Amino acid sequence: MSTPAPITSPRATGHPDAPMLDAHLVVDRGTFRLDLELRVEAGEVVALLGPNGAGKTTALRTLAGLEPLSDGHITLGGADLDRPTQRIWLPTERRPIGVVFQDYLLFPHLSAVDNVAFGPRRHGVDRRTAREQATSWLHRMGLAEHARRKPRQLSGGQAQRVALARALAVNPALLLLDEPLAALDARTRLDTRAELQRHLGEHTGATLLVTHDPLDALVLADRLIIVEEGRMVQEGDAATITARPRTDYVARLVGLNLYRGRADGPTVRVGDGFPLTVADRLDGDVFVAFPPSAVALHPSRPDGSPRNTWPATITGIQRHGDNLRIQLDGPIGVAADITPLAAAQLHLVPGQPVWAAVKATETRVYPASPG
Ligand SMILES: Nc1ncnc2c1ncn2[C@@H]1O[C@H](COP(=O)(O)OP(=O)(O)OP(=O)(O)O)[C@@H](O)[C@H]1O
Repeated sequence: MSTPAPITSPRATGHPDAPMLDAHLVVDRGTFRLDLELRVEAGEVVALLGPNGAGKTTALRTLAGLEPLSDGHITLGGADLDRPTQRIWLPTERRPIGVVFQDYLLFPHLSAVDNVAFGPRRHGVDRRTAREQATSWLHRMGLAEHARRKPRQLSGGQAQRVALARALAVNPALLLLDEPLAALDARTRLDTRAELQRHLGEHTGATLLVTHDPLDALVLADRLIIVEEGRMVQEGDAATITARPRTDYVARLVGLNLYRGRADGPTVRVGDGFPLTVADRLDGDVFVAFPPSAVALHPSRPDGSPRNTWPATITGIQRHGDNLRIQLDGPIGVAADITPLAAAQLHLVPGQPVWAAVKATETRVYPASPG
């Protein structure tokens, strides 16, 4: 395979309007196929979100050069790192990429400063300059006094910062973060997330973050890409995705009941034709969404108000913040949030029949075709 010259100035060969990262990641494993187009601008932070097995880690591994593409390309700053049709493949150590893995992967026998210096050293910087750069990065991370400690003498949050310093010390054109906060306890996670946000704000290269945690994605990323079964199913900023989820996974992520159906003015037929009365009038294929807090439960059929009511059976009860989240089966599956007091008054238990009600004004309707 031919290997292009190492990239020292990632933007040098690129078209001025091209994004920093322009990739079409195709990996064929027989039972699983990743087929994902990614464009990330310089200075932009994009989060890849998706259920287990969606292909997020595979995407990251191809970008890092730990796994080759079957097809497509990875172009960073205008230079190809991987393009199987032209037999172009740049090995990991020659890619201008910084990686932070979930479990940090710090070298246990090296001090913090030597761990960080490893990044620049790997990219050909001499020992002395690499150490100077590493010391300066540890200082920026607030870890100057821990420079000589070994990883086992660092807390989880400190080790995470060392790993981040090591990735950033090479001034990477692309920074890859794989669940960077997942191994931290809740308190450390909060602080480290805020700190990571600050460092990402200063990073001039592109950043791709893989996470299961919607909060990490919302706080850290400018844009979210939702991946399911190897493909992008939705993309946009947090507000757009939260307002208009397009799959069950995204709806659960943002905590909404979501149905696809056919609208005919104020009525949308969902599932097997169950009619939901909605406030927005649309025609054709639509999504209807409403939050679990909009679902009221009654021991018998509520009368009077012109709203959606249907008989349902309780299938599950879980704690959800200060409330209880009730899962219900019926003509449509639905989640309802109610207070523990209301649950006690209704004597709610799994298997019990109840009536569910949702006001038309609590629903949101939007076209099923993207746009
Ligand atoms: N080395 C491998 N060999 C064969 N199949 C693999 C390998 N690694 C992962 N897979 C499969 O490829 C698919 C994508 O896995 P991947 O780890 O990329 O998903 P993910 O979105 O990162 O999941 P998770 O959130 O659970 O980490 C899955 O079906 C997985 O079982």
